[in-house]
Amino acid sequence: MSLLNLKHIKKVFTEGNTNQIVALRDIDLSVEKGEFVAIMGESGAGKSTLLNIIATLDQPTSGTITLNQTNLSHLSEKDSSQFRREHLGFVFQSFNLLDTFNNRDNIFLPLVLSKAKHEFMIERIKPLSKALGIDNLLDRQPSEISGGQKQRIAIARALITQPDLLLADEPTGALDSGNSEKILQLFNHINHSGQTILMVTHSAEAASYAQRTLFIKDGIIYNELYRGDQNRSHYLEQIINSLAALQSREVTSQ
Ligand SMILES: Nc1ncnc2c1ncn2[C@@H]1O[C@H](COP(=O)(O)OP(=O)(O)OP(=O)(O)O)[C@@H](O)[C@H]1O
Repeated sequence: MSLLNLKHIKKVFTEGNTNQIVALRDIDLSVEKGEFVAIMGESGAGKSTLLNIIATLDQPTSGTITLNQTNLSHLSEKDSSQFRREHLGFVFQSFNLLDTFNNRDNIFLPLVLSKAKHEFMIERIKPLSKALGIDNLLDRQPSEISGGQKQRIAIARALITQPDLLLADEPTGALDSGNSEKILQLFNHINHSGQTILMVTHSAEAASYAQRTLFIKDGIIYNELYRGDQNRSHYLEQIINSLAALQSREVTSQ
């Protein structure tokens, strides 16, 4: 049984009284436990809408979505926020750290919201801060560290609850290439220790770190590529070719 299952997911937004925008037409997607999956597609393709539905921040118009066999399609607001806290971790392009807290307290935040004991939080942060190389940053404020370091703190905050699924939305979008590479290597490392990751990205380079890349276009999964045994540069080449094919098809179909 897959960890995440989406069946015939459709999402229609209504603007004003009549104007309907079909953001997702018919998405079928399964993610196995331990997979690292990237989602690519042009602006407006439906990536954020899909991520929001998986994150239980939005509900599909029709179709079903299950995570660990819990049906997420119709959770109440209260149940979905508890579900998010207990089962999902989030990493964003803009880090979303609270400047009034130091980095340690930022990382503790999801556990504080779940009313965890302080000793439990200390036990959880120890191996995590070692693995992420952030031991020396914990007492500082987010405003006192670099972008790459902020993203490490945000990753620690996402992982401290040991989520079933890590959702990353353009995690390297605000970083230079050196820091992007470090964060993606970290994702690889986290994935190798068993963490399932779903990452939305515009960057072919970032997607080449994943085991599988899905290409969304006009609200459907248009293509998917598996890395298999290929080295990363071959896989990157394939991703770039797929993106080019996607764009040229658009030109020829206009
Ligand atoms: N709340 C909303 N109300 C109306 N239309 C929306 C809403 N959210 C998204 N859309 C529309 O749904 C479609 C898909 O948008 P979405 O944000 O999912 O695309 P995206 O692939 O994430 O784009 P980007 O890469 O630019 O972030 C677009 O046509 C967008 O205008």
